Amino acid sequence: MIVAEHLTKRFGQKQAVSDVSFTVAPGKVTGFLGPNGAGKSTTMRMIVGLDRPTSGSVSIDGRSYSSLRSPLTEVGVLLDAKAVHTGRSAVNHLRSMAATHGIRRSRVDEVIEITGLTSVARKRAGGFSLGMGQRLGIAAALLGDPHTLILDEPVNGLDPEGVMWVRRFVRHAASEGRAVLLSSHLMSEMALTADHLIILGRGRVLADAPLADIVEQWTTKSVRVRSPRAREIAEAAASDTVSVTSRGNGYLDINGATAAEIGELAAARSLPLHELTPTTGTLEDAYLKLTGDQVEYKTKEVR
Ligand SMILES: Nc1ncnc2c1ncn2[C@@H]1O[C@H](COP(=O)(O)OP(=O)(O)OP(=O)(O)O)[C@@H](O)[C@H]1O
Repeated sequence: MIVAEHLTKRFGQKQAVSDVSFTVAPGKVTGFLGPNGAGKSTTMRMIVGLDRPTSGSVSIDGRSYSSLRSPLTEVGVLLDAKAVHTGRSAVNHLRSMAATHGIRRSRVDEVIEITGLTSVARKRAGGFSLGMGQRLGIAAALLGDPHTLILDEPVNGLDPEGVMWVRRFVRHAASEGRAVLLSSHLMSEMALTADHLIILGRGRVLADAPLADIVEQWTTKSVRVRSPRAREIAEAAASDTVSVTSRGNGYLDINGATAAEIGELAAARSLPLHELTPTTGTLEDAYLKLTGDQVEYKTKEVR
């Protein structure tokens, strides 16, 4: 479990992280989101003692990272997949890490197999593609079979098979009771992977809630209706609080009424329904709404 309390980090005049508090609970995948420059990496670096907080504190299972006797066996970290000794083979890189912690050599072979690196294990890590480097970084994080995992953009550069593997792997790790903190800019992937989300914007916590609650709260629900008598349904449903948008071909999107209400309204008028589907927005919709005015590096709209 990771507990951050009032974490603050300034770099000169730049306030990178401001009074950030959160808990990363065991048994869950906690997604860490935010626009570029929001402070995610700085927060992760403070968790593992690579940056010292200007004020506030953070602990892993009740202790600061620097006081952990055997960090690899307590917390697995993937922060920068390129941070390997480029002249060493993957297996030697992992063996040298294992040796510092008295981790048995057979565990190195295990993590190489788990991460699918067997065929390149004896190749120089410096020649690895981004995706292979990510797999090696994940292998290193797993080496000590830690109870907490911190993975910064682990799917960056992975092919679809690798992305799916990371998803299954982190879900499995959480199901075994591990605490997993995962950052990614891929919203669709995060929606499939995370249970809980912490969203940062300009160094502050914008949201800290279950994923489903965030999507529910920050997107509009609507009901997709299809009927050969769509116009009559639209006229019957529209009111001060219910808006109806016609999509053509008998399709309507109705906001402000439930599927049950629309179904009953249609039944009462003997209007046939060929489709009645409640829809919610996506995590991407919710995220863009939540972070809309927190984006530091605004892009120009493409026309
Ligand atoms: N060593 C540093 N010196 C000065 N400013 C820094 C330093 N590290 C980070 N910053 C600044 O702090 C802010 C937060 O950066 P951070 O890398 O933590 O954001 P992030 O959320 O991880 O962004 P990204 O999604 O782009 O990786 C940014 O404005 C960044 O420029």
